[in-house]
Amino acid sequence: MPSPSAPALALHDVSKRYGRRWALARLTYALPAGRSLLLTGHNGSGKTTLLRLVATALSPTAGRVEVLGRDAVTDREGVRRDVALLSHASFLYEDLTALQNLTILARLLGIPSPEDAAGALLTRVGLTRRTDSPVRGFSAGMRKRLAIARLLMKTPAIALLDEPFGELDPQGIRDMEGIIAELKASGATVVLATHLVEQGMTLCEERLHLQDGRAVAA
Ligand SMILES: Nc1ncnc2c1ncn2[C@@H]1O[C@H](COP(=O)(O)OP(=O)(O)OP(=O)(O)O)[C@@H](O)[C@H]1O
Repeated sequence: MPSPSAPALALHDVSKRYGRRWALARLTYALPAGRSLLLTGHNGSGKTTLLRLVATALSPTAGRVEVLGRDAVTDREGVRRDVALLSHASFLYEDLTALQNLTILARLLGIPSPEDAAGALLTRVGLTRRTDSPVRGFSAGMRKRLAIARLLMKTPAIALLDEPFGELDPQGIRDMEGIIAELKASGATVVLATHLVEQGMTLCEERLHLQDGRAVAA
């Protein structure tokens, strides 16, 4: 069971190695419940690796990752119910329309009136005009908008956002800021990895800066 008093996220001496390269090295950190985290660092500093560990897409080489008090390795299914990852890979059905992609997800999640829920979310992310277009023809920014709609459909307790502003136009960036603020207002914890530090600082109360897989002062 998730523990109400547990930190949203706790990293206990976490390391991750790919082959001979250490992407994360002995990282210890706790994100208090109710706070959101800005994750910064240069290219290759380990941000995506950390988000994927929390999302249970990867397992640590050493150490322990806990999400709301649950171990991300031994209670993978439990953690997966609580987290959703917005990542570079968007997991979309290319031949289906935006509406069909979201409707399928709504059905899988057991959401009532799946097509209505999908339509409402497409409006929220500014994709109304492309509702019935196959995803195959979508631009990178449109894919990003559809990917955030997928995440919102899941209403996760913890939203892991890997470069959510990437590929978005200025209006898209403002829309994404609004969506992140709404996610937080609805009680979700946000972990935001971005190079847009200014935007991130206005949205998050905590900051973790990585350098070569280690936490350092920003
Ligand atoms: N699948 C993989 N196989 C081998 N090495 C990897 C793999 N994924 C990441 N790495 C390495 O791990 C280190 C951390 O990468 P990671 O993608 O976590 O960094 P990042 O901070 O998210 O970078 P960016 O800002 O460019 O997205 C890098 O040295 C990278 O080359």
